[in-house]
Amino acid sequence: MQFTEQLWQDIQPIYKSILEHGFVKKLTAGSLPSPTFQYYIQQDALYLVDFGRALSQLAARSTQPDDMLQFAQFAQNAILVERALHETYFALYAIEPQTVKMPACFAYTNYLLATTSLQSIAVGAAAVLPCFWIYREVGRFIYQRAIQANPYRAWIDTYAGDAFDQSVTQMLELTDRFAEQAGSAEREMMREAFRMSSRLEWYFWNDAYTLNGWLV
Ligand SMILES: Cc1ncc(C[n+]2csc(CCO)c2C)c(N)n1
Repeated sequence: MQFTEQLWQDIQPIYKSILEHGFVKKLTAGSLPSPTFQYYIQQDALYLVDFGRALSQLAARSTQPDDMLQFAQFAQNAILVERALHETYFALYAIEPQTVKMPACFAYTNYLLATTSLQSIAVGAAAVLPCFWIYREVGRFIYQRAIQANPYRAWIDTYAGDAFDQSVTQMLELTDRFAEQAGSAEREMMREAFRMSSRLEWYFWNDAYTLNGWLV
């Protein structure tokens, strides 16, 4: 079994909870209240900058030039592709940029930055993988069920598209190669990082769905 297949098996309960989450259900039905989507987009704009930073960190720390190029391209894409998507929605709903990270965004971005900075590149790669992989799977799940006139069509099409599919495949190949070169202790840390980021993906949607803020 490929290492990444094991990663996917590990997160089955988390992935199931994501597919069954009210945010995903309502996004699919096109009935997500606009304040909920606004909260999500505002937090995601903050998330993506740090996500690009985490990928740039992996690029800087790569020992192989090919890996460096790959991570740098992912970082560039995270900013460019996502910025286009965000601009669509910021304009469409007259959304004001937010500067304060809410709890899930705060936890997730700081986790990614700490992991890609302080752990091995293999563990850092496992930490950024759920962002790619879960979005592809959730994107496909929603795409198969969403009606054409869904107001979140641009979002859905981006994540169900071929261009995105390719980067997920590349990221999976990279992770499997790192895992082959890693010892068993490092592979365990990769599994843990993959699981933690997957959990934080759920929290990210849940914060938007509940419009969660800082309690104190
Ligand atoms: C919380 C959160 N997690 C994952 C993504 C998806 N995503 C962001 S950048 C990128 C890679 C290159 O485009 C992907 C897949 C998101 N938008 N927000």
